[in-house]
Amino acid sequence: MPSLINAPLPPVRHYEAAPLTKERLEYVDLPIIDLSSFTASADPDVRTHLVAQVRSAMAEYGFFYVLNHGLSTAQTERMFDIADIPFSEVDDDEKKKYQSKLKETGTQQGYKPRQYYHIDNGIRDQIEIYALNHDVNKSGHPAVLQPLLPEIERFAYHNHVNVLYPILRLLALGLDLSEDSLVELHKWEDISESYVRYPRSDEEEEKTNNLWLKGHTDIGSLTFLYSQPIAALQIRAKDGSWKWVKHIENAIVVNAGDAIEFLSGGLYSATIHRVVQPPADQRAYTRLGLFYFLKPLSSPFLQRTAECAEAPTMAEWRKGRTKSYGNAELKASAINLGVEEEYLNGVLIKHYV
Ligand SMILES: O=C(O)CCC(=O)C(=O)O
Ligand SMILES: [Fe+2]
Repeated sequence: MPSLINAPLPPVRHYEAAPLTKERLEYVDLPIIDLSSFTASADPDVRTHLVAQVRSAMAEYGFFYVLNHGLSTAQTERMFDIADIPFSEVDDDEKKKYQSKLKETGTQQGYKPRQYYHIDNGIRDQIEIYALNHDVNKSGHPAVLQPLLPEIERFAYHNHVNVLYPILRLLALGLDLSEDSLVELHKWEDISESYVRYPRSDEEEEKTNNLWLKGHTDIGSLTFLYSQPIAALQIRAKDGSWKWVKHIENAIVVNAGDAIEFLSGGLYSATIHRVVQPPADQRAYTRLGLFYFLKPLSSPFLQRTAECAEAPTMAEWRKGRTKSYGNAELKASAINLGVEEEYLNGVLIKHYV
């Protein structure tokens, strides 16, 4: 697969990122992993240190930053420019044509329209998503994206092989497994990336207590959120308080999901995170996300045993969660205030408001 810099790139309109907030927010102090120092020939002490750093980041937060991931700031900025195109340069008719069939198929490809998820008090979301499978030919795309598909595919491949694989090796070593055991569960298969944005009205903000996306864990193993300047993402600390995730230029925020929790027998726990209204000085800007979601597919991921006969495979879990997300009937938890619950394949899923 050629590198991102080789080919002459088609011109794209620049997406202007928002300035940083001047408000003092309570940020979480997440560990920063320098991925370039994890090479096969690296000093064994450096490798051991990185393994320990990632293991403690996963145990404590399930969130960490990755720096030196192989894309320059300019290359990452261009991917944000491309991410903006499905929203700002495609009209509503064409968007409808490529609407995703979340409920029918449990897969994400195409546009998730706004108002598809229920948030709170009868208010639905304002999140628009455009999701692609890494095999960009698996579904159709708006005309304006066609010339950019090879570049999008190279970006996905880079994320998969140059960013995901070293992280999975670090995670496997941290579990005392062989170095490639988690890589083998993440073949270059049914992986998607998505582009997201979140605009909303004042009345809706009030009715949902400024909550844009309820506290949740992600479905897959890891999610890469390319850091962007609009503060809105928060993680739930062990004491139940919510802390803001700070923007770091050209960093990837790595987030642990359900699948890595299951695969690691709970040693790496899925992180509860949510999205809220940004601080006042950033509200006039459109928040654009550039995400890469990883889902292990190649093997049954929860073993069916006598004790847990209904344990789902990864594919069943992913499809079930995607279908029900934002639309399942949730019951208030009998024990925990602010927690809503649903069961899927016999597994309790919690949502945090
Ligand atoms: O918008 C963000 O920063 C995070 C979104 C998110 O948590 C998700 O799409 O699962
Ligand atoms: Fe998430």
